[in-house]
Amino acid sequence: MFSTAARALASRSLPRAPSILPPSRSMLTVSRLSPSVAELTLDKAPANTLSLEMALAFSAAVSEIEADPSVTALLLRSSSTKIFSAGLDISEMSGPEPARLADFWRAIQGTYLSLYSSRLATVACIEGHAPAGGCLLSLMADYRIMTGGGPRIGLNETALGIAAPYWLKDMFVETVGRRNAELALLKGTLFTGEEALAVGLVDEVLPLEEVYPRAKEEVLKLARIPAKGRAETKRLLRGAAVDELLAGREADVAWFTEFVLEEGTQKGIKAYLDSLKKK
Ligand SMILES: CCCCCCCCCCCC/C=C/CC(=O)SCCNC(=O)CCNC(=O)[C@H](O)C(C)(C)COP(=O)(O)OP(=O)(O)OC[C@H]1O[C@@H](n2cnc3c(N)ncnc32)[C@H](O)[C@@H]1OP(=O)(O)O
Repeated sequence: MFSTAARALASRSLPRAPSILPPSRSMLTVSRLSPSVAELTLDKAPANTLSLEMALAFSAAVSEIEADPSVTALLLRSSSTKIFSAGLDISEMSGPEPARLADFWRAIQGTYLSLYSSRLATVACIEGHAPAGGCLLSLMADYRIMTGGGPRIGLNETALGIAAPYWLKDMFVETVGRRNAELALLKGTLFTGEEALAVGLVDEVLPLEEVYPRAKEEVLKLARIPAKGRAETKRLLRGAAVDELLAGREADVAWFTEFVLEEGTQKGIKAYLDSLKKK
């Protein structure tokens, strides 16, 4: 996180309702690749979706890793080579209890605040599909390495009849540039690794068996860059976006909950969830 003040502000706004379960660590594993490099593995079968508990566990894990001053870099990966993450858990938005829905969105904001503003050098190892929130999770890292050929990555929200909020959309625009973003977001394009590389959405594309070894090599290399200069450079690049969300966090929660609770949105969500289950 960028500053003590920003960290305090972020944690003050995290869900504190008694109904919220403590973050479960069984959906994630944290290990060490070297004394200064941590590895965070998403391990929530079948699709590593971001439920409320998963999102809370994720930001808690990132914050804990960050709190260890000996750690300078983080590799993010999935325990599945088929799915990096299928994005937000759509069942959280189907017939939701309003207070839990608001806490869910605060927790999703928390994933962004913890990883996008992390002082650590971060690499996403994307071996499988990364649609929607899965793509956004990878965009919060500093460097992305993806499998070529099969898996898809991108923001398909428009194709689902929804829109990504400004703070997530902005990361995409920052990464691929205005025109590429307009073309992709308006159609809801899901890219192959090769297509994603061509627009700058990922940094390298490799055959599956080479993705993880290369991601490890890269994160170990990034860990050797002087930590202070890198963290400050990252703050200069990303601080304004993070501060904007921190300042408008509850207004964003209100936008999200209002949109999701609308009758028409609920119909769309239910139909989409059913179509996923019937596949
Ligand atoms: C209109 C609906 C949208 C609702 C959102 C409204 C809110 C609006 C506010 C703005 C929010 C903006 C941000 C949104 C970001 C998001 O992340 S929204 C989520 C979008 N995600 C997707 O569209 C991905 C859907 N999944 C897939 O396309 C495929 O699962 C896959 C390509 C990733 C993998 O395919 P495959 O290997 O064939 O696995 P499946 O059999 O499809 O899936 C296994 C299993 O997981 C369940 N599942 C998959 N994704 C989700 C998910 N996102 N949420 C909940 N559950 C999911 C799937 O149903 C299967 O379950 P069963 O085994 O059948 O029980």
